Amino acid sequence: MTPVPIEIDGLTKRFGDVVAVDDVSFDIGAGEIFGFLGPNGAGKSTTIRCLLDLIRPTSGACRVLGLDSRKDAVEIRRSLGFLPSDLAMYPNLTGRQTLEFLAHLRGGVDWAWVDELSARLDADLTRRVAEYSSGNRQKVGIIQAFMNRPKVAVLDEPITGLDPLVQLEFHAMLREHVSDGNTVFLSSHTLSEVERVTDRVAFIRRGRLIAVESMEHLRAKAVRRLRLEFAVPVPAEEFLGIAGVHEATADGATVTLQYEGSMAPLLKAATNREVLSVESGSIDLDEMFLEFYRDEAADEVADERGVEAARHGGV
Ligand SMILES: Nc1ncnc2c1ncn2[C@@H]1O[C@H](COP(=O)(O)OP(=O)(O)OP(=O)(O)O)[C@@H](O)[C@H]1O
Repeated sequence: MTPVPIEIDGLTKRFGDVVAVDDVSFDIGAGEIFGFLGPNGAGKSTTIRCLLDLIRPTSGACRVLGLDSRKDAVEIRRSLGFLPSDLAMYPNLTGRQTLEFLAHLRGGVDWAWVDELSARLDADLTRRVAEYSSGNRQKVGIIQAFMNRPKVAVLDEPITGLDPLVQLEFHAMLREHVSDGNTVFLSSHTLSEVERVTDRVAFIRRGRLIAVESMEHLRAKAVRRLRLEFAVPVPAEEFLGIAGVHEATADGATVTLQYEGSMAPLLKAATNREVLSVESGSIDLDEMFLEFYRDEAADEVADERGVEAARHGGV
């Protein structure tokens, strides 16, 4: 049986009185881009540091490709690519020299592949690191994470400093990478990135796992907006009984609706009348994200649900 690429098993990490990570468990499968989402200080970097054996857990275990993070750290490194949130680089080396240095530590890499990565990210490897913009620094960080074609890539806030076009290219690269059966574990506090690129996402807050959900499931659950313009005024109440409709308001001949799930019953009802235009709002995951983090009272309920789901490998 192929080993599970990443397993976090009852991980707890305390720094004195601070419980940075509190009994967190989840698995990430082969071919997945998995997002790890949470606000500042939630425990994302601490989890990643334990996974990479940069710090020792207080209790629990992490495994990469079936190998124990603590006991088999050296072997794990061969199959792993890592982009830390604060990659240390020698200021006097150029980008290329930095990559050569890191390639040497890894026992050599395929330079044609490194050149391809660098061209795709439009990275300037000729200048000294000291002269780099934060974006170019990040590009070198990404290239070094992928230079050994890792089976498992762990990326801490990868799009920081990248402009939107480079972000698009980078996300395309991630998709290609997992299409070969590799795995990407990506931590972020930006919902839009996680929404764009990940297959599943774990939500963490104050060290505790709130939920692990597939993006498909989140999208299906997300509330969407629909604006219908009719030839004549239509009462909003006509739409309130339809499956999935939460809210309906009318302004003259325009009806605005909030709904979840399939749009079909709603459209069927609407087309009984003369519809002049239909405008569908983007999926409102932002609201969902805020709800995960806003409501202190929901904490305990969500914990029970989320941790249970995580233990069973998500939804
Ligand atoms: N070395 C340390 N000593 C003491 N406390 C720490 C240490 N590292 C992290 N913490 C604390 O642990 C908690 C989790 O921090 P962590 O860096 O894992 O969060 P994060 O989710 O990665 O946040 P960010 O998005 O800001 O990077 C925070 O309260 C942080 O202050």
